[in-house]
Amino acid sequence: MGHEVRYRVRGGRRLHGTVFVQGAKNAVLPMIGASLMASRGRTVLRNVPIIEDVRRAVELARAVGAKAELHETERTLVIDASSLSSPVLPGEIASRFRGSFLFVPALLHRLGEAVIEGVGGCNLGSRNLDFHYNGFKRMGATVTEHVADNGDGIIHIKAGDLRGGTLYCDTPSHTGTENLIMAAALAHGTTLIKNAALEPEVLDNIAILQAMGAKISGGGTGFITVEGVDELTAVEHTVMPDRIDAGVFVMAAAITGGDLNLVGATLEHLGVAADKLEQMGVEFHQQGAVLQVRRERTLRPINVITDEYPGFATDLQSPIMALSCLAEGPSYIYERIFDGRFKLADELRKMGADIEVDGNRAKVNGPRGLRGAEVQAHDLRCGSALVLAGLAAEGETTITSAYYLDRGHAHTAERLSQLGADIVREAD
Ligand SMILES: CC(=O)N[C@H]1[C@@H](OP(=O)(O)OP(=O)(O)OC[C@H]2O[C@@H](n3ccc(=O)[nH]c3=O)[C@H](O)[C@@H]2O)O[C@H](CO)[C@@H](O)[C@@H]1O
Ligand SMILES: C=C(OP(=O)(O)O)C(=O)O
Repeated sequence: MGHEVRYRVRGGRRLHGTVFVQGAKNAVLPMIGASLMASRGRTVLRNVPIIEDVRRAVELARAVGAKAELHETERTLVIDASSLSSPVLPGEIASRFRGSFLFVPALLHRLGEAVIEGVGGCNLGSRNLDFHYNGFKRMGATVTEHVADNGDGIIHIKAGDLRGGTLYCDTPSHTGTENLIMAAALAHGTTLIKNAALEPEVLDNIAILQAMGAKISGGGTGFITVEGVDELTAVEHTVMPDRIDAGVFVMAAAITGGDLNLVGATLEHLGVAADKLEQMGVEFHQQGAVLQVRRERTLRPINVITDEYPGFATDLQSPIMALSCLAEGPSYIYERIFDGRFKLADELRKMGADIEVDGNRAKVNGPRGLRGAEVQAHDLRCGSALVLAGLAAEGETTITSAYYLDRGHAHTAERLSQLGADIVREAD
């Protein structure tokens, strides 16, 4: 991981002011994969979040031979993929983020094969990739696995000419849908993807692929049809705002009893999470591209069931667990997407929370006054939830292993400090 990152938060300050929502991590990563499919020209991505996953994606793009320049101040990424040279996704980079697997379709089309030395992402229990592999196989690819000298499993996918077919996801997988769309975009013939994901980031990826020349219809319906084309061209595209980043700032206002203007946030993108937060006592007012949010009333307890979009996003489940610690009564959380996303409960207990966990269900017995403690970010959203808890806690909270937080949120300490929080980031 390179270096240890910690955040120190001293709680008790009410947040107030204006904050810019970053570009979406889960939109930009597949877009970087898509940009590698353009055999000519330079792709320009704007509103790129300056997060660790993007830095890793840039390293990975360079490792397969693309020229990639991340202009951090301008939040702009320029990629020239005219000459890809290696089908290998090296383990030391690829195993540090989930989005690495979104490079596979480009490698299959441009180089005829992809060698995957590792796939990363947060450890949230089982995170299978069978929908991706089965889809690639149905299109004519062969998938083999062998064990390297160091004991690591290496996946080798070979594709002669991929051809369209009828594909499906058993459940509407986010990256699964994106990978199958990208594989179909340059395949021979027509592909139907059944049970496709409906997430806004999937639709933003369809938009960039269409601008590149792909023929895709049915986005947002669950049935996506892709007619293969011979070539995709490089384009310029602005990445959509990050709805999870927006949701965390909504909860930062809620947990501190504050009021914020979120520039770039769209209430609709929050799906059911917006309704749940309203039920808890958060007030929203959408004014064009600015979402005003405040919480003055006592926090009410809540029932949450995570689901694919537009259901309650699993990536907001940890943050709302932190928020429900302060609610006046018991809250119930049922995590349906991932089977290992409750390590946060142990950390919140160190801060005084009362949380009962039974499998994928949790009961949060509020209200409990939180107190500062040393806690560990076990994954990205565990990290953002602990920052929220720290904002509300008495005394100082130290969050260790916070590289995870930096994977997905840009300039966390700076943005929260501007709103009045007492938070610093330390790295050694
Ligand atoms: C980079 C990125 O976009 N990450 C997001 C993406 O992850 P990711 O795309 O990995 O999540 P999926 O939607 O694929 O996974 C959801 C569920 O489906 C299962 N599954 C998935 C694929 C597969 O081939 N087989 C299978 O069984 C997984 O084990 C998991 O239980 O969507 C998740 C769910 O919204 C978010 O939490 C992640 O932030
Ligand atoms: C699970 C997440 O990301 P990833 O799929 O990149 O691990 C997340 O964003 O919370």
